[in-house]
Amino acid sequence: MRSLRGMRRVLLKDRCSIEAASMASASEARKILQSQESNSRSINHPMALRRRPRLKPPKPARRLPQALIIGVRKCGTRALLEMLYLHPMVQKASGEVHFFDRDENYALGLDWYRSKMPLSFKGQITIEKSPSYFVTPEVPERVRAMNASVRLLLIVREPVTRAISDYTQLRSRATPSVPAAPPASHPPPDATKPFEHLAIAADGSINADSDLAVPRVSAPMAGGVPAGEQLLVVNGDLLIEDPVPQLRRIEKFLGLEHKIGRRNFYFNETKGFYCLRNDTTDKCLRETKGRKHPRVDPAVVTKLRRFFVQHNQRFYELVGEDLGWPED
Ligand SMILES: Nc1ncnc2c1ncn2[C@@H]1O[C@H](COP(=O)(O)OS(=O)(=O)O)[C@@H](OP(=O)(O)O)[C@H]1O
Repeated sequence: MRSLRGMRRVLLKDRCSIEAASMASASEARKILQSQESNSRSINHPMALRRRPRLKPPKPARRLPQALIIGVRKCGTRALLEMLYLHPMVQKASGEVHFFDRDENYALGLDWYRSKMPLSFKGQITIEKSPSYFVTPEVPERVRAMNASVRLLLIVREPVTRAISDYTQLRSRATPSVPAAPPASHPPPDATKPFEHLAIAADGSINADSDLAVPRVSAPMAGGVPAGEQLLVVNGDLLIEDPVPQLRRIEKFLGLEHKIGRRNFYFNETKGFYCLRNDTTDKCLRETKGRKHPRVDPAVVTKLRRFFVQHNQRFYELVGEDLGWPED
């Protein structure tokens, strides 16, 4: 009989190796399956942990997503996707595909979109995240045309913290000598200036033109997608604080068995965030996730929070849930 290492070598060559994988030990099988995904991304295998050598192995295929994380930018979209991927019945698209929001991608059609999806087994849920889906007016209609009952996950965060997070990202990319190249229609704020100067105009009013001060109106909301069966609002602040209860809600919403638990997380003091682990993964998110925010004048924070009150109220009404964001 072949040794495990020998078998692994054979399996790595053989793309149709699930049957053989089920003969290896559980953790070995998971590693083997991981090494198979064509763009070297891992693939969850719902049966990898069972030994059923006599069953005909299921065939993985690329499938259109059954769930989308549609935004909001800087609210924890990546963390949410990676956390859901801890579930054995979830597969994730590796990058942001930008199918529904970019005309040039949308023009390539659903076969192109499918080709960007990971391999999945029947019964697994494929999830893609592109935060700009939330702010692009064409998106709701396009998503509906693909699948009118696709599940939508919308992760949100207290708006002033979200704005500071967005600013921190812009600032990390901007330098005084090389300003970021502005796109023709909507130049980004000049993040070499302090946050306070971008959010508050010279006359003391809120700079409502700034993306930082006012996240643009939610396209899916404006399109009338009601929260409930098809749309779940995820509280990004709570996901940072204590991911498991939030994930439990999401598992239920997606019709998944409850599998993600406390054993899948440990708090990393240096990073200041939870890191993730399961049989095949042990990782923290990259350093671009969880950046240190600059200090912002508390008076400006208060002013912005007051400004957001009525917008938050309207949002709570739309989604049927009070997120309890501070009012000053
Ligand atoms: N576990 C864990 N580890 C690291 N970071 C975490 C985690 N959970 C949530 N977050 C928060 O995710 C914020 C980045 O949000 P996004 O991934 O949506 O950003 S992006 O729009 O895709 O650029 C990022 O924002 P910043 O803190 O401002 O960097 C984090 O606060």
